[in-house]
Amino acid sequence: MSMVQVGVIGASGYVGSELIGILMKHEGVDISGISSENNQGAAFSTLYPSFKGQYDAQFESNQEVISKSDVVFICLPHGKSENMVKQCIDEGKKVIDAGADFRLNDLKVYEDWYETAISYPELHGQAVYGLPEMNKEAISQTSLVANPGCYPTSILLGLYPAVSEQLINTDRLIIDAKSGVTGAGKSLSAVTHFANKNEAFKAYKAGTHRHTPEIEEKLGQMGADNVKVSFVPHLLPVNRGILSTIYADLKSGSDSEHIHNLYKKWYANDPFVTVLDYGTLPDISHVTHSNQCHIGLTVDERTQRLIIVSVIDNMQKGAAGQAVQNMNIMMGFNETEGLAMVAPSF
Ligand SMILES: NC(=O)C1=CN([C@@H]2O[C@H](COP(=O)(O)OP(=O)(O)OC[C@H]3O[C@@H](n4cnc5c(N)ncnc54)[C@H](OP(=O)(O)O)[C@@H]3O)[C@@H](O)[C@H]2O)C=CC1
Ligand SMILES: CC(=O)N[C@@H](CCC(=O)OP(=O)(O)O)C(=O)O
Repeated sequence: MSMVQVGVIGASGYVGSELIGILMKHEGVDISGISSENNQGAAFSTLYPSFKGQYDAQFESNQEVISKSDVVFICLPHGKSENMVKQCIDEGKKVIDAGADFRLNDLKVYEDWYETAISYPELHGQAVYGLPEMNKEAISQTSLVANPGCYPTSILLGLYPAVSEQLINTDRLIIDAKSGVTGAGKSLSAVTHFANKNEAFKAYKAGTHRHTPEIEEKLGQMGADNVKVSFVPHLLPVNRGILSTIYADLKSGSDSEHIHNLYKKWYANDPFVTVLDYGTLPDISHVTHSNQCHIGLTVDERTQRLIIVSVIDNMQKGAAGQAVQNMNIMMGFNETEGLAMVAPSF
């Protein structure tokens, strides 16, 4: 079989560089080109020295990369993808967008939360939300995938079985999530400055984070009605990993064994989701550098709440790993190709 030519737009950023590491191991693709705005002509391995001697290609322009590619990954800041996606689709390419521009079906909600006007509404109609465990069939048939946000990935996977089977009330969900600093991308800021982040831990954007409407819309598509979430993200002093704790009121009697069995069965055929033994709670370090999501469940009998704890690596299942998983489904590769990583034990 001939190799699929794959280009990465914005490969100089965190998600783009993580993608290169995965694509190098993928048996079915060649990396046709990588682009950057500010680093054209520089070698990838100058920016990311661990790749020296392994991947030394130079950054080119976006157009050069697009024209050499069958599949294009777009790893640009919010609001910059829409034009790029339009160009790629017009040129007959398949596209996976890591950013938020195409994630929401309700375009008015997108415009309000992101304070950005949409230029090509009809293009948004073609986009499939790239959570493979939810939308595999549609992903396999589209040319445009909107890769989910990192927090929503961990949260939606944690809630999918309970919401679809109507086990919980969804009108007052409480979600408390923590992320490592790579979630903020490579730009320097006071928040992620070492002296401010090391040995520090804080909440941010309580109730106002842009992932709130994404979580609510997709829970609605999973079968929840009247969804309202209070979502509070936190910034952890670690490089990578997300841990989301979800508190949901059970609709009727708590049969913890039934709930746990349902979760186990639900994800039995999904290679990247592991439901832990009942009452075992997950650890970020068990999924970092892998495309795995680990889910732990416990029923708080006193309060009649289901407590779900879900962990992922924000760079992998939260971004680049999930993007490759989506490409695999779109292109008919084995879903796990290039993604057989296990977190280092220590
Ligand atoms: N970090 C994470 O965990 C996650 C990120 N995402 C999303 O993925 C996208 C990328 O994120 P991330 O990698 O963290 O961000 P970074 O800020 O680390 O990287 C963005 C890159 O885009 C490049 N760029 C900007 N404008 C252009 C342009 N016009 N043409 C070509 N390249 C351009 C920059 O390259 P240069 O400076 O070299 O020009 C930069 O390296 C964002 O939309 C983000 O929200 C999604 C899930 C998780
Ligand atoms: C730690 C941190 O700053 N995280 C980012 C989320 C990164 C991500 O997945 O999201 P988008 O693609 O939607 O930007 C944030 O809170 O904005």
